[in-house]
Amino acid sequence: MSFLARNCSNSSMPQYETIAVSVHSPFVYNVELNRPDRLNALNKTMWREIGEAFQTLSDDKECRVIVLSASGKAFTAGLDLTDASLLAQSGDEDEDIARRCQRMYKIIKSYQGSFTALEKCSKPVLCAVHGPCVGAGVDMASAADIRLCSSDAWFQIKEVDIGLAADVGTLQRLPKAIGSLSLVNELAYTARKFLAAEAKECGFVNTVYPDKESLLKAAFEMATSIASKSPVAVQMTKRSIVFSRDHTVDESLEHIATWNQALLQSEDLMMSAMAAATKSPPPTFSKL
Ligand SMILES: CC/C=C\C=C\CC(=O)SCCNC(=O)CCNC(=O)[C@H](O)C(C)(C)COP(=O)(O)OP(=O)(O)OC[C@H]1O[C@@H](n2cnc3c(N)ncnc32)[C@H](O)[C@@H]1OP(=O)(O)O
Repeated sequence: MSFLARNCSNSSMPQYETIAVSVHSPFVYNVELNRPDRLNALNKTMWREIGEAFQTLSDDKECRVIVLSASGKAFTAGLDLTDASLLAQSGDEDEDIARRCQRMYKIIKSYQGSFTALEKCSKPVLCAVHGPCVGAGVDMASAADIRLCSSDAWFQIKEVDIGLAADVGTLQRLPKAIGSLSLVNELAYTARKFLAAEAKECGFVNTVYPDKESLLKAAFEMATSIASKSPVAVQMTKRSIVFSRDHTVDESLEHIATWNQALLQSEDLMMSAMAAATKSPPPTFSKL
């Protein structure tokens, strides 16, 4: 890694086979897809480990923000097609269709859960995409809170090319992320690639950086800024943004009022108000 990262091998963080989780700096974590020789294609192990990692970090008081990036030349080539063919063959042809369907349903729900774990994670997730981001990669990026990319990034809702309807989040989240259902429809029906510039133009990514190095530098700078804020405030902000996306304005105002009747009494607000009143530097916030 080109940045000042410390691996978690000595911490209580679980060790993973297909992803690498490391601490970049205090409160800033990095989850890196780590099957570079397979272009970070998602096999069964990676699906499981992504879900587990984000669930674990959601409850980790040392973590306030997560940068999701990838090793090697691609962000991800999507579903591991060798695993997918295994999946299709794994059923006994003589087995009853209801039982085969139930097994497949459980796999789909479990894969959905792996990406929903990014959204359910109480900490903001910044997704830093370089190179190809194909199929399941778009589903995964769509579940992140903030997307950045390098100029060599490209995206593809590839599923129709392999006989699938995208089923792990793109069709549900992308329309809300970019605001044009017409464009989502075009991209999903044609499976055409869209490049970094178009991803920026349609609002899928915030900023395009010249290369992977500058992308990661910017992503960790943004993450460091977020980590310096009150974790009470940041985590409630994420909760409210995600809730508001899927509810009416009235419901969402009620939701934040209910939460903030407690959170407005937190020490973070008192300390911040005191610092502002006395023109002191921003306070250091306790772990949450
Ligand atoms: C329940 C279902 C849930 C989710 C469903 C998701 C659906 C999807 O994700 S659809 C998308 C599936 N992915 C693809 O169709 C992409 C296939 N790959 C490519 O098109 C290309 O690899 C590339 C991304 C355009 C990059 O091309 P290139 O730079 O020329 O690299 P390659 O030489 O092709 O690949 C290097 C190496 O990686 C292997 N590999 C690439 N993609 C996959 C993959 N998806 N699954 C497994 N392995 C993959 C490729 O075979 C090469 O291996 P070698 O052993 O070196 O030959």
